[in-house]
Amino acid sequence: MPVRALSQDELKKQAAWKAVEYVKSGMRLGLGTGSTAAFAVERIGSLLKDGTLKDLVAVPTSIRTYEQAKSLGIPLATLAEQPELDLAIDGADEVDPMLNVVKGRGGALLREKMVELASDKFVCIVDDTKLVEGIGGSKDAMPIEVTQFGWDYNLKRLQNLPELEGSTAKLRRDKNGEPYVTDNSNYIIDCYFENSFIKDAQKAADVLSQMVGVVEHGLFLNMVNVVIIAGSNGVEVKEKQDLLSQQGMGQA
Ligand SMILES: O=C[C@H](O)[C@H](O)[C@H](O)COP(=O)(O)O
Repeated sequence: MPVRALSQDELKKQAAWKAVEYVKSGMRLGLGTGSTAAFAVERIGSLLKDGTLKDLVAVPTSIRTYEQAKSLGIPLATLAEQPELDLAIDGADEVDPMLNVVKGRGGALLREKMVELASDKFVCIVDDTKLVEGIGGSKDAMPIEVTQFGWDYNLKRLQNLPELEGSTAKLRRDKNGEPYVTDNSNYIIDCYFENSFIKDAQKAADVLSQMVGVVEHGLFLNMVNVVIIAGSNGVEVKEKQDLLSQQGMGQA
């Protein structure tokens, strides 16, 4: 009998459920944002409800996730209340072979980066369409959150930045054509690498982090500990530590 191919949503759910196996009672969690992370939040909510998991507290990475988690009865806290988290689970837009990721196509990159940097372990969940040979490889957006003041000045600077050579910078707009506004009241400039990868992601990240008016960028480099990839051949778990050991580079 022919096997039905799983839909992208079913793959996202598989990755999310696998990640929730890392959640233990008593943990302090970071809850990601996006369609994949939503499956993990839903699963955590149902395991809390049936008593499999107990005593969790979670910091959400967006208003959307806050609302979803609240509706499921997941106890929530702010980063100030829970500055040290055990585990964060979140999706990604691109994953490169060294498990560096691009995030923020859902607009939540700033809060995601803050919460994930506060977590001992960051488990990233994707379907296999997110895998790229190099950052920028999907030809889709590498998001950069900028202040509303001077956004057009920064758009020009980003467009001409040597570290983003080969990309086109565009202001993100909502479905009404208005500038998209993040949960933090900022705008997003999306950089598209249409015919190339980013040359040196670390250098680009360093330069972007120093630009005044750039609030945060979607390059999450050396942050992920585990990537769970769901594809037509099943679910694969990749550990950053294993990749480093294979390269003789020791500790993450
Ligand atoms: O801002 C949004 C986040 O970075 C998401 O984690 C990312 O865009 C992946 O989202 P999705 O799981 O919907 O593809």
